[in-house]
Amino acid sequence: MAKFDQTVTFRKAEVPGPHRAIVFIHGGAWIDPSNTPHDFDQLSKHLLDISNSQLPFSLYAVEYRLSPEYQHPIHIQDVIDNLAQLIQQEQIDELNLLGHSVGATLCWQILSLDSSIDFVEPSQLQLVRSKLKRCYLTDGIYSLKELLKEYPSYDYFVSKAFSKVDDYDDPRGSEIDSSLSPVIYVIHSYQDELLSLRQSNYFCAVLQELQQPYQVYLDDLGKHNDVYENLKLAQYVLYTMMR
Ligand SMILES: N[C@@H](CC(=O)c1ccccc1NC=O)C(=O)O
Repeated sequence: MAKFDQTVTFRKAEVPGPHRAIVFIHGGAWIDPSNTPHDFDQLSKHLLDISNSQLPFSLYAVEYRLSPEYQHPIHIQDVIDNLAQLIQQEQIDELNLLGHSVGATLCWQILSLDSSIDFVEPSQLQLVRSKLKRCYLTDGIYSLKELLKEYPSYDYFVSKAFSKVDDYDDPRGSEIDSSLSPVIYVIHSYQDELLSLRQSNYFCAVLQELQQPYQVYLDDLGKHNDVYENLKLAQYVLYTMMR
């Protein structure tokens, strides 16, 4: 069971027209049970407050099984399975993802997985990609190789999540599925004490090599685990969702 029953609905938009939604994907290095879909309780409150509860899109968060009990590809299988079920159940027409830390890693996997890969259901991946418009990637991990060069000690969690680092498709040498034209927002806090700008800068360099359109938002958004609660992030998301 890919934990669909742990999908959280923060807000169901009651507006005419297409059903727009943001789905949050939490971080926690694939291992931390204290990170759950409820990491986004505060961000959801901010979004509702700054829109005077007139938010014209729904807010959800999906869960996924964690390491060390489970390893890659379970995390991404669960995310794709839960997103596909959510799209069908809620009749979502426009999907926007916001991933924090390894939640951003999971978003990258959705964008870049080879559709013929044998560990995801092709129809589910196609459904998710067909609705995908924006990806907000906040204080993300994108390259495991680069991560372990910069922070060798982080192998304590990478080794629990992946039986070998090469099982993960580094952005350099990968590409975004040709069926996609997502708007990618690379976001990072200058105060992030767990991840320097190196991961985000690496990812931006790869997006440039791919000639992929993207936008960057760097700011003091607090420490690593404060970013996904920050009012300025909510303001940025609302502004960019309304363009
Ligand atoms: N809270 C995690 C650590 C963690 O989440 C983390 C540490 C360093 C860099 C990124 C991290 N999280 C990414 O999802 C732990 O329990 O070890």
